[in-house]
Order: sequence, then C-alpha cells, then structure tokens
Amino acid sequence: EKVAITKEQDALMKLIVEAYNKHQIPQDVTKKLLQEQYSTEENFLLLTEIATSQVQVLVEFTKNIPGFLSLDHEDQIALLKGSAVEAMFLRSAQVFSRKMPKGHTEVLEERIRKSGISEEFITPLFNFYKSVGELHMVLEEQALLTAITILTPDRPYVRDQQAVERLQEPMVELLKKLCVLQHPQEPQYFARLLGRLTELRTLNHYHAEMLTSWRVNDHKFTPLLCEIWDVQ
Ligand SMILES: CC(C)c1onc(-c2c(Cl)cccc2Cl)c1COc1ccc(-c2ccc3[nH]c(C(=O)O)cc3c2)cc1
Repeated sequence: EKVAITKEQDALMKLIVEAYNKHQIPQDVTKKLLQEQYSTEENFLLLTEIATSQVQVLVEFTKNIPGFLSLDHEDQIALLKGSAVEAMFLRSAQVFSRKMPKGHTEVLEERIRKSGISEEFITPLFNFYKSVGELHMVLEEQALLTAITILTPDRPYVRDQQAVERLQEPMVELLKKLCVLQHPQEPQYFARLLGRLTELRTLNHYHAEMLTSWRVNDHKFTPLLCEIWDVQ
C-alpha cells in the first residue's frame, strides 16, 4: 500500500529538522580545525573545545525535541548523559560523510588520529564513520536518527521509560516511512540505519576506554564534559 507522511508527522519532522539546522557548532570553532598546530597536545585541546561546543549544541537541539521538556527533569539529564557520546559520533560522522567545505574532513580525521587515542579504538571509530558515510543519509534522516538516539528509553537511571518510549516511537515510525520514500530501491535501508544505532552502543564502550587512557596521561577536560561524562 502507498506509504504517506501524515500532516502530524510532517509537522514533527519540520520541528526536528529546524532544530537540527538551527543548532550548529559556531564557524569560529570549526575553523580552528584548519588553523591550529598539529601536535598531539594541540589536537586534543582543539577536539576538547569542539566536543564542548558540540555538547552545548546537543543540549539546545534536545530541548527542541517535542515533549522532551515535559519529561521528568532527572530523566532529561539521564537521557542527555546517556546519549551524548553516541550523538557526537553521529554528528561528527556527518562531517565525514558529506564533503565538508575547505577540507574539514581531512583535517578532522588527521586530528582525531593524532590526539592520543590508541590504535585499537581508532579502527572501530573510523569503521563507524565509513559505515555512516556509505548510507548517504539525507538531512531529515540524520536529524531523526539523532533524536531517536537521544530518546533511547533504556539509558542508565531513566525512571519513566514508558514516557521516553512514547516520544521515541512516533520518531521511529516517521523514520521508517521516510526511508521507504527516500530509498524506494533499497527496502532494507531502514534496517541498515537502525543497525548503526546498535554499532553506536558498542562505541560507548570504546569511548569509556579512550577517556580512561587520556586521563591516565593526565589530559584535562572542560567542566561541561566532566559533568556529562562523570569524570574528575
Ligand atoms: C574531548 C575530546 C578529545 C573528545 O573525546 N571524545 C571525542 C569523540 C571522538 Cl574523538 C569521536 C567521536 C565522538 C567523540 Cl565524543 C572527542 C572529540 O569529539 C568530537 C569531535 C568532533 C566533533 C565535530 C562535530 C561536528 C562538526 N562539524 C564540523 C565542521 O567542520 O563543520 C566539524 C565538526 C566536529 C564533535 C565531537
């Protein structure tokens, strides 16, 4: 039967895409990717600055997700803390999948590779970037997938999981319809997108190890990152 987006779904999508577009890392921050020195220390500091800016962007995007601010406040914090790393993997993956202006892609890759992350984490990290790049997601899909990741009910310390499910469910339904409409020649495309969410969960584990090894080498994070990642 013909798949069609309802009026409500179209309104929901417009809100999510608008929020996704509105909240971006400021140019003066990402521009530094091209300017700063290339040392392990400098790369780590720059990536820390970008990640901090990305978390601020993420909080603003999340506050624009319909219904999020009506959730229990403790649960809002639990969802943000539980999804921050995954949302940042998704967001930074978009940089690699679309050719960024003036070669940001190359310099971001170079700086991540030389920021004190051990080889065992670099491989899965760039495998993820490659697998997201191969999906050629459209903006709507990127925005919805990020919202769906944030609204994952079974994050640690979430008390009212049903309330989160009630918000996530319609977004998953909408993404499913979008995939059918955007990729008619690829019926398993939606399943591939959800497969990325599973891959993201494994990256959480690697990221926790990355944080530990940076801290062992006495790397400092910003107060916002310490708060969202429960470090220091
Ligand atoms: C604290 C730092 C060192 C850190 O720890 N883990 C990660 C970390 C790592 Cl490497 C990988 C994945 C996730 C995390 Cl969370 C990071 C660096 O995190 C980010 C790196 C890049 C970006 C990002 C997002 C959007 C962008 N747009 C542009 C642009 O040029 O327009 C550049 C850009 C960069 C966001 C987070």
